[in-house]
Amino acid sequence: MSSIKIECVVSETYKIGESPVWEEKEGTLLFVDITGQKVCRWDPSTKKVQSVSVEAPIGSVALRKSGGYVLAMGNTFSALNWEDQSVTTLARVDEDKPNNRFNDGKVDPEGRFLAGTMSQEIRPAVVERNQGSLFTLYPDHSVVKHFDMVDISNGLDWSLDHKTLYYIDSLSFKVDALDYDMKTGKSSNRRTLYKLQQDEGIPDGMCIDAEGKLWVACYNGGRVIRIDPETGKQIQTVKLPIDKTTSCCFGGPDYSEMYVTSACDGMDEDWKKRQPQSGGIYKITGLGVKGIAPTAFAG
Ligand SMILES: O=C(O)[C@H](O)[C@@H](O)[C@H](O)[C@H](O)CO
Ligand SMILES: [Zn+2]
Repeated sequence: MSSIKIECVVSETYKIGESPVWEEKEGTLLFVDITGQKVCRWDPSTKKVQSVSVEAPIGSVALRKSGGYVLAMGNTFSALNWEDQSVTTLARVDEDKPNNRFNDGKVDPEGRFLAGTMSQEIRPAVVERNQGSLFTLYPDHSVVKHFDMVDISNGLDWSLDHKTLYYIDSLSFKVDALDYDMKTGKSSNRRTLYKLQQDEGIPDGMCIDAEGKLWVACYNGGRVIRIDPETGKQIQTVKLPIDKTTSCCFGGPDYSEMYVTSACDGMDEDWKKRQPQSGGIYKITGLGVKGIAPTAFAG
């Protein structure tokens, strides 16, 4: 087995770095700064980040087949034209809950964009409970709710056979599984797959690898953990030099690198002094497993 190397590749300190997505066409890493209200694109060849400021907290970004990106931003699903930086609203959710905002999201293997909501944080990981829901934006821009009563809607991904949706509501400290009907985009039969250990922190972003195992970024846990959905067991821990690891994705030319986003919101001066690179973007190499390419929103 090759040895694992961890490197901070973007040392800018984002407030809440999140939603990393590898964009193969450009050879770049896309991500957001949620409370910094930015969509960012890092180019490993120039080591430069380009960013677009948006008008609301932005929970997640995804690729879009017709060009540009799709956003889960404020209480809207929106489209971003990267060239002229214009944002167009595609649909609205939670209109009866003005304090809600979108959080994490991902495109399913058929090209639908799923993202969940939460009530705005009073401070990190403290929210009015049960205010969030999980939604799907279909390619025709219609929206369907999967379920509500969520605290902090977070990481999601699909099994390699596309029959299972993996889902995290952070404050449950669990990774759940649901049956997923790829024909209709409907989910059912939600159950617990893995409950985090106390020292693992709060489950946040998540991605699947090419062997069908899940990688979960653990907020305040300073790590990503690998879970085998077959057994419901944690099978690997990779620790990072910062506590507020928020999400992860595979990227690089052959998806053999893992990118991990992080946050610095809510850290006091002493904590920041000890971990000055909190909020940066990390690259892990030598994991010995690859990821799979992200799907683009079909609408
Ligand atoms: O990025 C997110 O998913 C939330 O918006 C963050 O604020 C934290 O990660 C969360 O508090 C920990 O679960
Ligand atoms: Zn998250």
